[in-house]
Amino acid sequence: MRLRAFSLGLSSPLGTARGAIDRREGFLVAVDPEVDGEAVPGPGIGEATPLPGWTESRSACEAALRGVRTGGDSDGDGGGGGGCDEGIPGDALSRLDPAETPAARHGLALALADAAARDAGRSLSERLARSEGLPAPAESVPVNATIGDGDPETTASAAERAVDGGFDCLKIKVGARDLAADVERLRAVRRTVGGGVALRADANGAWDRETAREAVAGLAPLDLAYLEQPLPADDLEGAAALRGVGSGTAAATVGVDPETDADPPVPIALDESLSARGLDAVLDADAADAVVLKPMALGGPDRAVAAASRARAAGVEPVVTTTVDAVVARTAAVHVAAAVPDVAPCGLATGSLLDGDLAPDPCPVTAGAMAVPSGPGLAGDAFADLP
Ligand SMILES: O=C(O)CCC(=O)c1ccccc1C(=O)O
Ligand SMILES: [Mg+2]
Repeated sequence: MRLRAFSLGLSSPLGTARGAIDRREGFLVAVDPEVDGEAVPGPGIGEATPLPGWTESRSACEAALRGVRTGGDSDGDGGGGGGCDEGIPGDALSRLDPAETPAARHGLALALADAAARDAGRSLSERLARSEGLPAPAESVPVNATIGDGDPETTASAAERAVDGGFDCLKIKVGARDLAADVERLRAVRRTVGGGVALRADANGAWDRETAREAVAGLAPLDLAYLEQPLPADDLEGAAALRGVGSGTAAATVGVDPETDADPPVPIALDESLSARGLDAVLDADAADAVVLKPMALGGPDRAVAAASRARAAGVEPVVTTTVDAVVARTAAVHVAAAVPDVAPCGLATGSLLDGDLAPDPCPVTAGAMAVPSGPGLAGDAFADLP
């Protein structure tokens, strides 16, 4: 297994309620596994791009990956000179705990799955769908545009640009300024794009319960597709209580006449709650209408597809997103989304946020959808020169 560190800047910082994301640092993982004693046409490529809040730290990620390579001794010298090593133990993947070091597990799981898919002559999405007992994967997946914090004019013009570029679903970061300002921003967006565009808002856990209720009251008239992570990650009970709250119900708590202002409830999506409490707790608490599945935060593409199936079975809509990853993990997330039958628009169009990348993007975005590479593996030879 080989590791290569990378660091990529965003062309402009993505403003969120938890601060701006301006750089993404991680590791490419390359494996040359043998299948039945024969080297497969490889290598398999993976990516581990940690993001604290969703995953382990960069240093914990690196230590975990190096620990696998040296057989569990993460304090070792990194094994093999020049970052090269003969191989990895057969149980390597099971040594990476998806809850403790999800990004490290994602990196290795993806590299192994890419190699295995190549060996079978299949695309990654075909392999993922088969192993989950799902039908043949889609050839393209619908995606949302991702719009950071900004003043109302900046937000509305970013929304207009996205719609001009073919997106019909926009996800807008909120919670970085006071609620009245956010409501004004989303009103400006709705005015600008009209009624035919789906709007999502992502508060990244910014609000307390009272503010979240006011937010639902203020946002319900704007017909949001969903409000993502309005409350802190741990607060599943609060999220469950917020579901089904229409502006009429919420208005009663904020002094508006519920009779004259009764819009349908704003659906609630949870993201950080999955990292904090796990998918099962989220489903058991009836806390979400939709769940945001980040393969990097769930510990790998395999685990993300399995999570999507569990969510669906519980009547909760899965949405697949990146953690603003480099091209390898982004492409893997596109394959994950393709394996989910009739997936809702996903947060995968994040390549344009970066000011450079590790390789050309094999998944062009056209008319609000991303093409799924036909394989073999992640994208044929697209990443052959990377490791
Ligand atoms: O969902 C999207 O549109 C893009 C992904 C995204 O918003 C994101 C990217 C990095 C870290 C956190 C988040 C998030 O969904 O909160
Ligand atoms: Mg989110």
